[in-house]
Amino acid sequence: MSQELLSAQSTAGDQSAATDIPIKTISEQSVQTASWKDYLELCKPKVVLLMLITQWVGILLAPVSASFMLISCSLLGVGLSAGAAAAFNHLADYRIDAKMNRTKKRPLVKKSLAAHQVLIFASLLGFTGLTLLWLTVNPLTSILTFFSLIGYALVYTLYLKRATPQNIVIGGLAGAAPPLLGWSSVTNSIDGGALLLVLIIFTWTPPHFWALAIYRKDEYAKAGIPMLPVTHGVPYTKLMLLLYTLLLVPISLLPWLSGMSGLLYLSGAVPLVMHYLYSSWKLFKEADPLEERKQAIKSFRYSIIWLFAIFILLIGDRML
Ligand code: HEM
Ligand SMILES: CC(C)=CCC/C(C)=C/CC/C(C)=C/COP(=O)(O)OP(=O)(O)O
Repeated sequence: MSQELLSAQSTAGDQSAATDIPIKTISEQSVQTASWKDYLELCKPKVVLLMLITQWVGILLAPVSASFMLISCSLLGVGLSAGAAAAFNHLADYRIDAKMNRTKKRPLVKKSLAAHQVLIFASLLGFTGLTLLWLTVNPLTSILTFFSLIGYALVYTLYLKRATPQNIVIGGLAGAAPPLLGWSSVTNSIDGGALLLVLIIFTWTPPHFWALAIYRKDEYAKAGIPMLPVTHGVPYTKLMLLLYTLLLVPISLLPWLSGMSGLLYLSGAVPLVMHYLYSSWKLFKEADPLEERKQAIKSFRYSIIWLFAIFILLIGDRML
């Protein structure tokens, strides 16, 4: 039986001491009792919840009104499929996850679940979600959701993440898809309004993720993942992050410019995006390494608040 010994060193910001984690091949693992919390963790629930909010906006802003039943089936179908994609990501990445402090307590790494359990769970979830969409929503939405699932679980996780520092720019399309999936659930078509909402999330993804990648640069380097700060350095990453945030200024105003949303949206979106720009500028200008890490994690946290607030504004604007 071959055993691979990986050294999980603590990084600058972590309290934990360096530990040696013996990693057995996944078939050799003795699995401890699994709880429902482990299965829930596989689905990346907080990420999927925010995606469902963006999907709901797609449903609300589509030019046709939808029944409660259709909305429920659409949200459930996409939610199950996104959860399945996240569980496949846990399965494909468990070796990488074992090397990083942020992810080393995940169910497959701490052996509370075995690979075959995750595979069965993810397959069941994905099959149920896609079938539900096909039968109760429409085949177009089911097919688009299938591509998003494959885009994240296979194209991003198995290929892009390990191959190029542009991984999250291209892979970001899968995560940006939910507003389109919501819109197509109602209209059975792919329209400009839906693509505009997708564009907001697509442009937001690089500053969202690169802020975290700057904060966790050493861990990504140790795990051998070619994230932008690892391959091109922190100053270049900060510049790219700033440029994408700058791009987000006109793009986040498009819902108002195109007449899709009104003054309520505009009055909230302007200060939100200007603050985001200020946060990225502050990170760009920061030269002290310790302060830079602090500003990077602040910027990452703000990115999540930003996207949530922008989509809540879109909902509020439509409902008033
Ligand atoms: C390729 C695209 C994306 C990448 C690479 C990415 C990366 C990440 C990573 C690595 C984390 C974990 C941070 C941690 O554990 O401390 C995270 C957290 C988060 N992401 Fe993203 N993300 C992407 C797209 C999205 C999208 C599209 C959404 C929502 C619409 C989203 C929402 C969130 C939320 C809510 C969290 C916080 C989760 C928590 O606190 O448990 N992300 N993201
Ligand atoms: C059907 C559909 C809408 C699919 C979308 C699926 C989905 C859950 C996308 C999330 C994007 C995300 C959190 C990427 C981070 O992966 P990572 O492997 O870089 O992060 P990690 O290290 O935290 O696992």
